[in-house]
Amino acid sequence: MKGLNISLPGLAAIALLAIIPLLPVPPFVITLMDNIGLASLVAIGLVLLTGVGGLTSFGQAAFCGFGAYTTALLTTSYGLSPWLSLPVSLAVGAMCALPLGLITMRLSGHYLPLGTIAWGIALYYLFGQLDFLGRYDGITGIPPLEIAGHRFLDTTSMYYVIWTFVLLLAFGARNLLDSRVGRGIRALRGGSAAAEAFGVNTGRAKLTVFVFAGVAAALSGWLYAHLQRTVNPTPFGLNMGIEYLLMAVLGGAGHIWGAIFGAGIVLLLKELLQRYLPWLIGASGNFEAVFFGILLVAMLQFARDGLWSFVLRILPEKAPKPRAEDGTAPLAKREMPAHGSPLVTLDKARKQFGGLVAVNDVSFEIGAGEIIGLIGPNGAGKSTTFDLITGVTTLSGGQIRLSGRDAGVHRPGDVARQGVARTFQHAKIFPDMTALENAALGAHLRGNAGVMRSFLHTERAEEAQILAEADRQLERVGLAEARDRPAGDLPLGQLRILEIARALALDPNLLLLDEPAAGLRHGEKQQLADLLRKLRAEGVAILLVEHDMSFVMELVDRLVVLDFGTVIAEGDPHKVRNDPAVIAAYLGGVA
Ligand SMILES: Nc1ncnc2c1ncn2[C@@H]1O[C@H](COP(=O)(O)OP(=O)(O)OP(=O)(O)O)[C@@H](O)[C@H]1O
Repeated sequence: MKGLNISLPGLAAIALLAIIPLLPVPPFVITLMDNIGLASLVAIGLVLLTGVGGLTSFGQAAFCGFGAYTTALLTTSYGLSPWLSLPVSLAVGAMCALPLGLITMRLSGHYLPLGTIAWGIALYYLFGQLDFLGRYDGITGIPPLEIAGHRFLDTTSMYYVIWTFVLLLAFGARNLLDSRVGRGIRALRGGSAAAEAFGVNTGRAKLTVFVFAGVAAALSGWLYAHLQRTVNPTPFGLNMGIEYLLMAVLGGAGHIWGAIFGAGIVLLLKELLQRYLPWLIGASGNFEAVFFGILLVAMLQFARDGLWSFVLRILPEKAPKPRAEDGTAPLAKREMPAHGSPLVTLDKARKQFGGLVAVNDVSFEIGAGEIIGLIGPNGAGKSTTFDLITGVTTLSGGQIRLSGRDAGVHRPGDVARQGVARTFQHAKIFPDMTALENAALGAHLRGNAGVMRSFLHTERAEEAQILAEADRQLERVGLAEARDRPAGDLPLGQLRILEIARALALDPNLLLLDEPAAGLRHGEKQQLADLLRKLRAEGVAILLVEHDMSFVMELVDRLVVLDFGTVIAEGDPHKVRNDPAVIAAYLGGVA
């Protein structure tokens, strides 16, 4: 199944799913499998939201409620066909996720999951209080699904419907994560700075996963309503929300297939515990909830990557992404500005942190095709200057012009769009992504495929171009052999080089490099110097912060020296190097 990119074990699992109802299994197995399918839909949404996006939600059961009540109401009160109520149920899930996501995402740390608990509880009581939803009695008489006269009345026929949706959602979610949009989502967990520096709108990425998870849960609710043919608030409360989260965590919060695995294990365990715990303990009650609580704590303590990570060890390794076919058209390149034309102008740029002036009325210009060294002792304000130029920090005074225009209050994405790419003093690479995927993130702004195209994988041509560009840049910096390794496995020196490959994938006209040679061996430094010279020859400007003075001196056209946030010297590197003020403030220590 090369076209669909399904592995052999994947095919075997799908085949097994297809024949389960044909096997001589007791009916409760099919009912259990239906419930696992329904829960898998919610858990897949949670994998994107919590496992990948890092946004913990206890409130997903409420979105199942939106999907279930919408179809219950439309099909019983207005006689709408269930198939017509499906898009409405999903739209209601999305429309409710949007404002809830907007509000909840603003919360950070522990407040975010607490926020989801709050609306999880509130919505449960809302469902039970509204007359038109039948209060706590709910809505009965929901019609079954029907296709060409066949009514899906029993658990076995619903089995096929439910699992078809599970597989469609799982493959769609996998496509999404493997795309330009998905790389932006996967970057959310590593902090937003690096992703935003390449134009990822992290706020939108968070909202996307929020809505995706809401829609996935609404789909589960829609199916639930037509399986049970009755709805009431009970399955949409906080208890279920916690259980869904447990499924995602237990399965392996970062893996789509782990979500299905987790849903299976939790529901199977629940079945067994409900059956045997009262018998073992000698009393009846919700003891499985206690067990699940202990299990969740144990998982978080001892197996944070979930059980799927153990399954992955016995499965064959994921095939590396294929290289671009010959003839893949390269991504469009930006027009390089004329040599020497101003790219960035700092005019009395100032940054204060309370009483501390980190950047003190600094003025200098970076012209196209020149390499400028920005040097100074620790704490001189070099990184803050980078942050001012790239819009990470706002100016306290003065002005920064990008390509001659006042940038005003600019954001990192705006700067990236102008062709300014950066690396970070402490390499900000995404360890779970391969080197190739990290580099591809740099080309984020050179594609435009959105969520739907990515979900359906109809952005193949654009994605191939982006990956080909990432491959080209990895080769250019000498990291081609690390292409398919998770970046977390690479040594620090290679991470710095990978950051440069990512920056080059933006097709920059200005590169801001923050200590790129730190951690490199002599030969690697020489290769890096050669690369930077080649880039200059192509018209790329470079602003270089570096403490290795021999590396700086052999490269730069101009030096700007900062001390306590103030420019103490600027100009020809050899003259500046011999400036007594510079020697006293800095070079006395490092030269
Ligand atoms: N967010 C912040 N809040 C308060 N003070 C800050 C902040 N960021 C930087 N500073 C202070 O501003 C000054 C300049 O810091 P900056 O990191 O820009 O220096 P640097 O020249 O890059 O130093 P290094 O070479 O050690 O990275 C330092 O005194 C630092 O402590």
